[in-house]
Amino acid sequence: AAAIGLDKVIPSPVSVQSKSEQEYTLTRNTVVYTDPNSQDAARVGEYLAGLLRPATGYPFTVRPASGVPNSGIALLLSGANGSVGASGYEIDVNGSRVLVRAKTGAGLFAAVQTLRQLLPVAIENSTVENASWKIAGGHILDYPRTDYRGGMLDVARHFFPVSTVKRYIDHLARYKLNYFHIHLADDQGWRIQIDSYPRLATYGGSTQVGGGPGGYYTKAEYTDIVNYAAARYITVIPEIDMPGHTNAALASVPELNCNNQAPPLYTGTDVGFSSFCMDEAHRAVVTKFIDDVVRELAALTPGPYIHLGGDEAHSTPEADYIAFEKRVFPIVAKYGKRMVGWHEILKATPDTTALPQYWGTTPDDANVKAAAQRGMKFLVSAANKTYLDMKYDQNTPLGQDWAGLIEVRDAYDWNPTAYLTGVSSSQIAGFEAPLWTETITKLADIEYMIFPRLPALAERGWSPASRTWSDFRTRLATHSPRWKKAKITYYPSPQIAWP
Ligand SMILES: CC1=[NH+][C@H]2[C@@H](O1)O[C@H](CO)[C@@H](O)[C@@H]2O
Repeated sequence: AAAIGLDKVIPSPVSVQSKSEQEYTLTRNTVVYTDPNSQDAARVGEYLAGLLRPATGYPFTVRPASGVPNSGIALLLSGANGSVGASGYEIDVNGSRVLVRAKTGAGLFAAVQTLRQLLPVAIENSTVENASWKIAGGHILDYPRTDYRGGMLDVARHFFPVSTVKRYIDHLARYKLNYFHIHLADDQGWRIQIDSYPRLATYGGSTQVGGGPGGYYTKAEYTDIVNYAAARYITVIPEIDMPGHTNAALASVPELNCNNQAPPLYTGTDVGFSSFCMDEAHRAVVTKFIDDVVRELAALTPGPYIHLGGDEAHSTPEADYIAFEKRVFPIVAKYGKRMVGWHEILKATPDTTALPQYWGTTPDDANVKAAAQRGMKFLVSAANKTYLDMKYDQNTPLGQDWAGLIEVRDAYDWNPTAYLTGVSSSQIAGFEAPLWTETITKLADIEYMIFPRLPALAERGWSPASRTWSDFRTRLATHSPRWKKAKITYYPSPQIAWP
């Protein structure tokens, strides 16, 4: 099989020079050399070897480089062009070696995702396949345009086992996303063990939309997810939605309710009917609850962010909501974290350490503009561009359509850093693509909704804004054989001329 052209990579690299007279062929003698002064590089080397061994059957010994190797694949943390920054890389391929240079492990890891795409489709096989393992000659210089490129999985409406969460994380890594927001609590389920209130998980996690058995992650399982993501240079952001979307907590902890009566567990899909009690008599109990939950979650979360929701608090009077958020902001700071919240939190004018996540469907929002004047940064999750639970078209069997239909081109043909009115591009941290799971129950459903729109969004967050739909759609077409080989379910959009 011919080597895949350097120009088929998604996200599209910043600059590519092909040297068609050169190409590198993997053999059973190919060694993976890693920067001798870096444990990070050694771990990325092992990860790379792990990707290449199954389909080739080759050993891919990983060992520290001495100097700049003139054979094999070298992952080096010296000599990279300054423009690669904290997350970029260079790849140089000639007939005798593949040189990868970066400044960080994250940069080396990003290069490995590119290398994967430069190899024939057969590399995605989980068993040995006879192929000529060629990588086209040339040079790639690449680095991301935005720092935050995220995916969210709602594990509250429907619970997913750790194995499914790990596969979702693999899909984020494949397209160079670097944040994983896990929506752990909502009306239908509480999905994380909290020692201070054991019933949150054991009872609050005992069902889901439709009445199925639900489930929850023990602290050990959550830590396993965090470590799995970290090994792929992905930062986990846990979300406990509040003060709305809290029925699972209210059902598990009676004293969070104004009448101290626990409502029944909820297995429907309505929103906006629940709220922590806001009255004076319950203030201490509710505040202590939040403090306990944030303390335990922060202790399990190495990343800088904790997400405390804030959306659709339709059963919380506005003045109470604002006072509530003002009490919550310092709790997150107390445990050394920064708060992410749905953009309604702007009503409570958080300080600029907070990261509001915009989920509106129009670019013009008064609270956003006012916050931008105060120097806030924003995370863009415009629902009519990034909500991967939206149907592709009216015939899509899964998903919803309240924010509109999102075909691949709708997810691609916009610019996340230029979307919000009155917000300069330097104030946009990046984008995040939420997958809400009211209608999503298994891995194949997740994959059907995120492929091919996640690669489209990934390119909008990583590549130069000048990349075009017509170029992207031809590159995207070359990726479906990879997804098939990797047994990834995807939507064969009629907008793409699939092979
Ligand atoms: C931030 C936000 N709150 C709502 C809204 O997004 O729509 C989602 C479905 O698309 C729904 O699941 C979620 O609870």
